[in-house]
Amino acid sequence: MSEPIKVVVTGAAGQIAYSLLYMIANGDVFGKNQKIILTLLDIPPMMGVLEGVVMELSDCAFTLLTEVIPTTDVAVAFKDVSVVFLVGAMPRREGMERKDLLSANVKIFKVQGEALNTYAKKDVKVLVVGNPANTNALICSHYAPSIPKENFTAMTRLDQNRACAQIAQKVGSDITKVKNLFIWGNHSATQFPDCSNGTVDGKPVTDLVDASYLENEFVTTVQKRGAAVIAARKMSSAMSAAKAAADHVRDWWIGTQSGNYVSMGVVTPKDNPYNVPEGIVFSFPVEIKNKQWSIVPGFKINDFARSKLDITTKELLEEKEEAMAVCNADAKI
Ligand SMILES: NC(=O)c1ccc[n+]([C@@H]2O[C@H](COP(=O)([O-])OP(=O)(O)OC[C@H]3O[C@@H](n4cnc5c(N)ncnc54)[C@H](O)[C@@H]3O)[C@@H](O)[C@H]2O)c1
Ligand SMILES: O=C(O)C[C@H](O)C(=O)O
Repeated sequence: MSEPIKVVVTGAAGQIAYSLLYMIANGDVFGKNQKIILTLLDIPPMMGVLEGVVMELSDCAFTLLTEVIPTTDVAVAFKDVSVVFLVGAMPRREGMERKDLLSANVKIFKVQGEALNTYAKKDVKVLVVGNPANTNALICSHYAPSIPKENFTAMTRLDQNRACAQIAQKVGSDITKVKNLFIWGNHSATQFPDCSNGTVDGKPVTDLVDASYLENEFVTTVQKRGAAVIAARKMSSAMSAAKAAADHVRDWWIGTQSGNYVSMGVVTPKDNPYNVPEGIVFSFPVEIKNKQWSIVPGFKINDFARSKLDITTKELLEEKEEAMAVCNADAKI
């Protein structure tokens, strides 16, 4: 058994956390030999609900949980933390785009970035789930300059899982045989779910499914899946979001298998292999070794794909500008 690690989940009294906490405490993320100190951050009005969540965690009798700490204080939450799931933020309602949440939610990520900068371990790993996830991750990293930018990531794994499920259903395959479908860009309706490098049981997806479906219905179904769930449930996705968060951090912690890449929103480095502008959080195919991700170079980007990458890049640059304006205006008050 390894020494316990401190893991924080924010928005711990909310919907996504309710599924995610089970997976973390059950060993589905960090493995069955990793003890965990689980810290649950939420806001004061939610402390009653959080008390119930703490009771249920206790009643699950998880063998890996050494301690559960509910708190409203970022200093308590982030002190010496190793892994953070930043879930706590307002979800969108029917008819909204995720970027409509920007002005309300981005301030949360500014405050939490500052707190991580002060209290967290310098090798902390941060996954941002709260929307708009890419730009919130960028802001969080911006306000935590003492922590490497590589340690901040945004979740596009739910979109990747959705894409794999759509293709598995389309070709009638077991989902485990679907590999290397990637999400490029923003976790928004401009994202580009890309099958051009994907395979099913080793065969190219492009040989199995007609191009018109892959360029049209498939793309829009994945882009709009979050809205479709909201229209049906009247609440945003939670179980599938929690599963994707668990998948994202498990792969970051344990590593990806050779030749089997995953999508992650990362702060774009200068000179990245796909010529995306530096300094936005953009989803790329990555591989992970020794808890470090790297963008996988060499995937083909045809004219159709490039036009999609340009659209999502433009949106991310606009979001960045708006988010910085909100944070700067906030600083002047
Ligand atoms: N990236 C993705 O793929 C993805 C998928 C699903 C949902 N989301 C987003 O995740 C977020 C959470 O969704 P949910 O369904 O769990 O919402 P929810 O409303 O059920 O829960 C959010 C929780 O966050 C808490 N919270 C608010 N401000 C906080 C703060 N400053 N610090 C700590 N906690 C705070 C709230 O009190 C609440 O308990 C939303 O923004 C949603 O849009 C992202
Ligand atoms: O769509 C939403 O607002 C929630 C989430 O981002 C999703 O993709 O399901």
